[in-house]
Amino acid sequence: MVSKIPATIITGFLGAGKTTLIRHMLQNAQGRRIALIINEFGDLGVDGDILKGCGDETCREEDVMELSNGCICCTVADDFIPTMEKLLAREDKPDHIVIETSGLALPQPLVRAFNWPGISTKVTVDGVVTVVDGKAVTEGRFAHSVAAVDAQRQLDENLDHETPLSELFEDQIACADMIVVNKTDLLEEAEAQALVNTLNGSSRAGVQVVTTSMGKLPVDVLLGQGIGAEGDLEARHELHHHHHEHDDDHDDHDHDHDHHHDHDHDAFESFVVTLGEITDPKAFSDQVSAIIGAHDILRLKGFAAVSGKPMRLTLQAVGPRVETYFDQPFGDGARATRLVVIGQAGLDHAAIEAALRSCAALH
Ligand SMILES: Nc1nc2c(ncn2[C@@H]2O[C@H](COP(=O)(O)OP(=O)(O)OP(=O)(O)O)[C@@H](O)[C@H]2O)c(=O)[nH]1
Repeated sequence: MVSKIPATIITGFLGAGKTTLIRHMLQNAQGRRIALIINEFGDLGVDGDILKGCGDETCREEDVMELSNGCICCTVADDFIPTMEKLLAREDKPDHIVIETSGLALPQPLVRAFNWPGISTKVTVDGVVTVVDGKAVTEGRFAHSVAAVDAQRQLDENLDHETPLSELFEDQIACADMIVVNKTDLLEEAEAQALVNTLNGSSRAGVQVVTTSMGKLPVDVLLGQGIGAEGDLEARHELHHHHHEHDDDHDDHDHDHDHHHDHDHDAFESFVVTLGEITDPKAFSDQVSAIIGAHDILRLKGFAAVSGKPMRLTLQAVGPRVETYFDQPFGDGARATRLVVIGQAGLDHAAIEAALRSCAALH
């Protein structure tokens, strides 16, 4: 019997720290050959670029496959399955496959894909790891807390749906085999503990909740869970279903289709802004932070060209928190600043682009 290749699914909301965690994993892979499948929301392959750029022998460029035709959970058949088949057809098979979903993906449809003929005989879901931005959740920035939403719903019978953000969060938690509370460096110990308790209370029995910062978890903790999540799909919906007990619209549908159908990517949007060189990274990123606040941008990331610097500046913003670092020299392409802006639908493209443009012109 040929043993199945284990695949770990890394999910979690925009900017939670999935790429950071994967990067740490690759740098500490202890000889394991890991193939990556990366799916990103927005038309700029920042995560793939960061991971390919890590220069480690364990992450060779051909081991990083990017799915760019939309969110993985909605393009499973067209995009994910063919990519997986290609990967499985290789002579030189990986020891482990790691899949990073987009921050807006529901993990359930992806787990289900592992039951497809041709896939199910060769790969198994080793575990679903859900990365949580401890700071953002504690601040209630994107998700009202699950408890608060429930309380609200009990007060108001008409409130039959959650925000797209909190719904995603719940689904990602419901599907997890392990929950990683990340960014504890930005939390008080008591805050981290409170969040762990909440998550323990709202996840399935037996799900491990661990805390970390910069995704620095031992590889043996993350990989080799041996769960076989594709055989256990029903359990991964229960939690969400409970939360919808009062919601008549949801009751009669098949769970799986229900979720798939409900998942409305139109609730979010993204666009790319291309700018010239900037001169002052600090002033630029301070200004970007103000623009993010003014326009309710959820996530902004990309690469900036800085006058006189051969290296490209990686710019990463999650909510108002902007991080920059010089990463690697620009490739053959033109030196330009390219940023992807992600938010809930209704972003004012024109105003945001104008603001970023004048900010780049100034700094
Ligand atoms: N302070 C702090 N920052 C972190 C931590 N983990 C990640 N970050 C930062 O958070 C930002 C987003 O991290 P990523 O790893 O790109 O997050 P992601 O989940 O891959 O993001 P998307 O793919 O856009 O959904 C980056 O600026 C990281 O450096 C952490 O533990 N503490």
